[in-house]
Amino acid sequence: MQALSPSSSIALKSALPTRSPTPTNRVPPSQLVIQCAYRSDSANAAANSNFRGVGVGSTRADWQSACAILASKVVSQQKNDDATGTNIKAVNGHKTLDLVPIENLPKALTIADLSPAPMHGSTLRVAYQGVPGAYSEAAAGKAYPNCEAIPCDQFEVAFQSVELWIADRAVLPVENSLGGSIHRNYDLLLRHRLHIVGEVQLSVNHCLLALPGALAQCELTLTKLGYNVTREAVDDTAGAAEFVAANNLLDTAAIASSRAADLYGLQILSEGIQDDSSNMTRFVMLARDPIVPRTDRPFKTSIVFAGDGGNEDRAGTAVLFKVLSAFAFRNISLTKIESRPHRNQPVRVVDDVDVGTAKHFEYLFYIDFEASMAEVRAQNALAEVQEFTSFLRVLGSYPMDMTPWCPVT
Ligand SMILES: O=C(O)C(=O)C[C@]1(C(=O)O)C=C[C@@H](O)C=C1
Repeated sequence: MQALSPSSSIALKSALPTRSPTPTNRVPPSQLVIQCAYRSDSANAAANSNFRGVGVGSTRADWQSACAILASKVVSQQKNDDATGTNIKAVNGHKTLDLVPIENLPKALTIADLSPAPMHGSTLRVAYQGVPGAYSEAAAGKAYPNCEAIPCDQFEVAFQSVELWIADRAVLPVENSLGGSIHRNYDLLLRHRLHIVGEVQLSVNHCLLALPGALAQCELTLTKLGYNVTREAVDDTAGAAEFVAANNLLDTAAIASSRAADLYGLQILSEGIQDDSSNMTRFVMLARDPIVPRTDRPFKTSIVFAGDGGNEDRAGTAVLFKVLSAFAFRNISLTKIESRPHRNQPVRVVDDVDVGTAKHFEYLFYIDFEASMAEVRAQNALAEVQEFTSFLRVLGSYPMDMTPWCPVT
């Protein structure tokens, strides 16, 4: 995550918490450090009450070591599993998940294949980045109301936990109405082989949180907050709140959810502090297997493609124009287009007889369009897109989030 991206938390001392903030980084007494964790809204709070989070109440140190365990176990468990074909164990040191290997036998599709049940029991385990109280945890609860939410210290770990059967799904923020795309997750979608099986949109209502009593000590500074705070970006909002509480930082506030205030014993100094009351984050749900696309409800499909730097017909803006027209001619609406630098093929050298050579950046393009892969028009559009591109991957075809929009009041 990057500073000021929707995935960052802010420290207002003007500084918000960093991923591993150091208590020694205290600000001068004249400044207020606000370790910020964001938001609270009743809809999300309600969603949260329906599912079980993991690790609430543990200290940040415990949580960090638990996440470290998760990250390292991912590797060792993979080795064990390769050797025995059974039993991946333990997330956060105190949960065990017995996994049953998938049989490689063909089977008839049933309605259940549209949303496969977990193989290990009835509770769906959903990985998210952050700690309890994070918006991603709320998104997991909205997407899967009775799930068990599993905190992960990095997005990468959330991906791996699904790949290694520690979790059944991952829920990842991909874009925010104010901050734009969360590029890290677009890159990870490409590097991993998980499938998008759904999307969920969440109102994000940030709160300014501090320890009880901090308000009385910082009133003047708070009044001038807009000009007098140091901002510090962190990896997740709830982690910032937890850090303020765990380190008893009276000169620090956090931007986070109201749920984070409850979980970590902080006071809400101010609610709804996001720049726009309709602040909204879109999350995608990932699974090991794709769902079967349907036509009886609105579907969205996400793809990523690259032009071909070595081929004039498949390069540069021409390819983008042709791809867009493949959708436009079929009346397929695009809801999103994003370009990312092409890591494997970063530049294209172009010869110009008069000017010499020039280097152009090469890009990967991510597109979301409003159609199901079960529709012939979508299949035809992609067949055409394939002709113009050197690389094309369908990231997922999944039901659109059609829940009515309830802006925070
Ligand atoms: O920090 C959190 O609470 C998160 O869930 C992460 C995240 C993000 O990365 O975009 C999710 C939603 C909000 O927009 C802010 C932060």
